[in-house]
Amino acid sequence: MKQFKISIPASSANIGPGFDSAGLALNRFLTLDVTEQEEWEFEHKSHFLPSFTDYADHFIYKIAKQTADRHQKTLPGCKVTVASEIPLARGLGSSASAVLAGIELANQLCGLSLTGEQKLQYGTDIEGHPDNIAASLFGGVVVTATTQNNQVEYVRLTSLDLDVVVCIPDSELKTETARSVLPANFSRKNATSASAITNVMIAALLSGDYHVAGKMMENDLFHEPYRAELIPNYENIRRKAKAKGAYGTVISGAGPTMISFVPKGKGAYIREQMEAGLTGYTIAGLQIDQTGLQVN
Ligand SMILES: Nc1ncnc2c1ncn2[C@@H]1O[C@H](COP(=O)(O)OP(=O)(O)O)[C@@H](O)[C@H]1O
Ligand SMILES: N[C@@H](CCOP(=O)(O)O)C(=O)O
Repeated sequence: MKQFKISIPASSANIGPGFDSAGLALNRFLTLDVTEQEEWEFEHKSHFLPSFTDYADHFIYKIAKQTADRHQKTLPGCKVTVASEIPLARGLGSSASAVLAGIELANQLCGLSLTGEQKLQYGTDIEGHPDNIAASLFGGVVVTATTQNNQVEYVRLTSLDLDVVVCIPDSELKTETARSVLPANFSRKNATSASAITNVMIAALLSGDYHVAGKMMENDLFHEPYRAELIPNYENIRRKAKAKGAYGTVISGAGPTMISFVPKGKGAYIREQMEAGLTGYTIAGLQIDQTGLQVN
C-alpha cells in the first residue's frame, strides 16, 4: 500500500516584464497526504480550498486522471488529504500548484517515472503558460520560453539575495479575467521596447544589480499598464514600498496581489511599514523557496 506526501510551493509569475515567462517559488505550500485505499476520497484540511461534491469533480483528481490517461494507465483508489496555505485567485499560483499536484499524484500512483521536463510540459499544456508551473516545480527563480513547436525550455537562476513582501487583498481576481483585458497584438516597436525592458531586468537580476532590476520591473509594457486598473491600490502600494526601500513592486501573476522585491534582511521592516494604512489586506514577508515540488 503506497503512502506518500506531496508538497508544492506557491509561485509569483511575471516579475513585471517577464510576462508568461519568468516566475519565482514562494514559501507557502499546497500539501497532499496520500494513502492508497480501495475507493477515491478527498478531505480538505484548510479554508484555502474550493469546495467539491464528488471526488470525480475534484480539480486535482481530474488532472491526475488526464495524466494517467496520457500514459494509458488506470489510477488506483486512494485517500487524499489536502491542505493549502495558498489563497485562491490572488496571483500566487494556486491553480498551477493544483495542476502539479494532479500530475505528481498520477506519477506516484501509476509509477510513471516522469522527468522534470515532462511535468513542466504537461503542466504548461494545461495552464497555457509555463511561468508558475516551472517556478513551483523547480523552486527558485525560473525563466522559461515556449518554442514554436510548443516545447518548453527553462533556465533556473542562481539564488538571488532578495526578500519579498506581498500585499494580498481580501478580494479575488481570476486569471482568466485579468488576461481578458490584454491586447491581442503589439506593434513591432512596442514589442521591441517591451522585450528590451525584460532583457535588462533579467540581466540585472543575474548580475545582482537590483536597483536596475527594480526599475525595469516597474516599467513593464506587456501587461501591467492594462491590468493596473483591476488592482486595488496599485499606485499607492508601489509608491509606498519604494519610499520604504523596496527595489521594485509589481503585480504578482495576474493579480490582485502586489509583490515587492526588497533588500535581504529588510523584509520584516518593509512588511511592517506597508501594514500601516492598508486595510483589507494580508501583508506577508516571504522567502524564495529554493526546493520546488517535493515527494516524501
Ligand atoms: N488546491 C486546489 N484544489 C482545487 N482547485 C484549485 C486549487 N487551487 C486552485 N484551484 C482552482 O484554480 C482557481 C484559481 O485559479 P486562478 O484564477 O488561475 O488563480 P491563481 O492566481 O490563484 O492561480 C480556483 O478558483 C480553483 O478553481
Ligand atoms: N503569466 C500569467 C500568470 C498568472 O498567474 P496567476 O498566479 O495569477 O495564475 C498571467 O500574467 O496571466
